Amino acid sequence: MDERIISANLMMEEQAVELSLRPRYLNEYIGQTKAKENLTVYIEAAKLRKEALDHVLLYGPPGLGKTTLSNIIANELGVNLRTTSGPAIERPGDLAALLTNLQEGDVLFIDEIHRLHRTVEEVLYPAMEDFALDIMIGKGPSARSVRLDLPPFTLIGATTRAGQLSAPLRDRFGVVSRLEYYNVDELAFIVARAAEILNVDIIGEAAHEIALRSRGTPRIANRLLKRVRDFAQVRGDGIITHSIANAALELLQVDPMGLDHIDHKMLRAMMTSFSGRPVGLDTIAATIGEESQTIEDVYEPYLMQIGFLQRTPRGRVATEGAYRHLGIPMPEK
Ligand SMILES: Nc1ncnc2c1ncn2[C@@H]1O[C@H](COP(=O)(O)OP(=O)(O)OP(=O)(O)O)[C@@H](O)[C@H]1O
Ligand SMILES: [Mg+2]
Repeated sequence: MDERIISANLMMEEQAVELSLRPRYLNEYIGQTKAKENLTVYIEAAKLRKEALDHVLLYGPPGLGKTTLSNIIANELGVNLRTTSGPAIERPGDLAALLTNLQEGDVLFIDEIHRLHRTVEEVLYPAMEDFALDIMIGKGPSARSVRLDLPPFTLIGATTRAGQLSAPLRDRFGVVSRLEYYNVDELAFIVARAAEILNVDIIGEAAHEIALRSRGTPRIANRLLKRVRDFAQVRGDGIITHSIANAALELLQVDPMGLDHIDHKMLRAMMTSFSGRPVGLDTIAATIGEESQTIEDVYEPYLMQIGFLQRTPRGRVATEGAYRHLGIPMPEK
């Protein structure tokens, strides 16, 4: 499995730690002020009316806290959470089984909801809209459709690619929240909080340094913290000082902007192999030997966020800031 430090994939051994670092209530959930404010109101209102919360769609790049927020919503509502994912639901019957097992007010969390099979998705429409399940009984000319009532429930869908959701599905979510990259102060807070849970001492400047290099992403901040902690224990006296953090991050090949060797490879290829001309995603992917999807989901959004990459109708181009960061002269126009 992928061991790159900025990879947003989870490694098995890390899952237990990740769980302990996961905030459980809204007041522990740092940042995302807009999403949090809205949700607080909707959750409160649903509780007052003793109704199920409206269906919620959470979207944004990996590791920003979609799964965490879904768990929090269920906790705040005081209901059960059932978790599944788009590709895991193979047949309409699988989804029907999940839905009929829900209790009133429960949350059904479907991760990677953009990967639902079309036939499964169709079962979801009446379920979301009318809390009903249409099932076919019998075959051939005598077949008929029977409607089953479901308890009112809340569907929370999460996706890194809202654009891939079909319009009928997207329209059935009453609450749509886009999660944003975190700022450095928020990330430094997340690092400090995680250090406390992991029982390691960290100096303020060191937390800030890790935050700077975390690409606006809490999962990366937590992962960097754990690697830096190892370094502090082996090379130092266990305390994460600023110089320990800097040395460890250098060793991890995470540069001061949080870019790793893949980002560098990608930008360099665009600047030198293609001399700054617009390049298509697949061409970049093939040139540096990465998957297009990884580039599109993980690398590109952050490079665009910090203004290092632009998407033009003719392809991707590196910006002046990116040339400056890499110390490569910009080609003449
Ligand atoms: N707002 C937050 N405050 C504190 N920690 C957070 C916050 N959001 C996320 N985290 C931390 O980051 C980790 C990753 O978050 P999470 O798994 O929810 O991301 P995700 O958006 O579901 O990612 P993916 O798209 O890969 O499924 C969490 O385990 C948690 O420790
Ligand atoms: Mg998730």
